[in-house]
Amino acid sequence: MPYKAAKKQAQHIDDRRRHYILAFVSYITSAVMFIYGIKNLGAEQVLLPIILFTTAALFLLNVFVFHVSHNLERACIIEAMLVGSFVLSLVYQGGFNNTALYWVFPFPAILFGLLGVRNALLCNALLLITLCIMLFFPDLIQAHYKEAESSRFIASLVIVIIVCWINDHYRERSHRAMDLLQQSKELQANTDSLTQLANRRFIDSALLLNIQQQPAEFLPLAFIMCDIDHFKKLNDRFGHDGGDDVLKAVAQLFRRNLRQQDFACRVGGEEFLLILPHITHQDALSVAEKIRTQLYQQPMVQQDKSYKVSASFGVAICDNAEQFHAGVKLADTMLYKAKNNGRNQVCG
Ligand SMILES: Nc1nc2c(ncn2[C@@H]2O[C@H](COP(=O)(O)OP(=O)(O)OP(=O)(O)O)[C@@H](O)[C@H]2O)c(=O)[nH]1
Repeated sequence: MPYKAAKKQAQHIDDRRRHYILAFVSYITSAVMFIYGIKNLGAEQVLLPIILFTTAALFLLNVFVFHVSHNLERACIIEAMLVGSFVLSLVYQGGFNNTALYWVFPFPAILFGLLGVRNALLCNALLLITLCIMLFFPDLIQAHYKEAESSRFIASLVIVIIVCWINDHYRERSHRAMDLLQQSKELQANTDSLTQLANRRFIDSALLLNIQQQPAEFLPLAFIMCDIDHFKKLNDRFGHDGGDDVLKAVAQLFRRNLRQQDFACRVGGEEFLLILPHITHQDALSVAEKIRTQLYQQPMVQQDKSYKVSASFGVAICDNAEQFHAGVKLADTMLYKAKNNGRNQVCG
């Protein structure tokens, strides 16, 4: 699978994970809150059912807005703020039979699930500081917690936050490592190992797809098909390794003469295809002529012997993505014309 498609799929799976956490926290928690709210109706604690019903209604409203707008990022931030305010108001009030502190423990994991490592760590730190202030300055809150209970609660909450942080930090790192691996595999699959130029697979998959998706970025483009002349004789004279050196030198010559937006690909043994976006036919012919002259004038040295290498070139222009293959074929036809006319020349 091409890298971009794999990355998109991985992002889609990660969004699904956050979507499920959002739905779980909204639906299940609001159902639990409604049940506890009804149970506490009429009890002397007036504040508790108000907190429970209000938070449950806001959870449901948030998830409803998400289903309409599909804005996952915004829904997760609002959800985290709702969970945070709920937890703090519950700790302030004390909850049913003073059990509010138990409801704080799922909070760090929910935050990491909704916000990602950095933001979740920041929010958890803020929560911890606020809870410390509330618990160690009991005059500020309505509920009464035992001192030993408060200190053990803070200690165990710190442990939960650290474990969640380690877990999510390494999960994100392993995802990044897999992403890099996929990227380098894609690069390898699209690169010719001898010359380090792009290969035919790159043209057929990545480049053509990009041209079809964003034609204005590329068109009109020129194809320059290039084939080294009498390469078989070079191989026979200097051996396969000598021939390889010539291929590498030619690749280097392309790199020196092409612009950053141009593509040089090795499409066969001693055959290359140069793809030049946003260029006129006349300019493409000039580029081919410049490379041809430089190659012929640059002496190659092999086994202390200096010799000349020449190549033939065929040029064609492509105005729309549908003409891509026809354009490559025309450049190939022009190349054979150059070969038939005596080699070491440009036709187009
Ligand atoms: N050294 C080397 N040679 C290769 C490689 N791939 C293909 N070849 C050789 O390239 C030669 C191509 O020969 P031909 O197709 O007859 O072309 P040519 O000798 O260049 O003749 P014209 O193209 O007509 O000028 C063959 O001998 C192949 O073995 C490679 O990676 N390295």
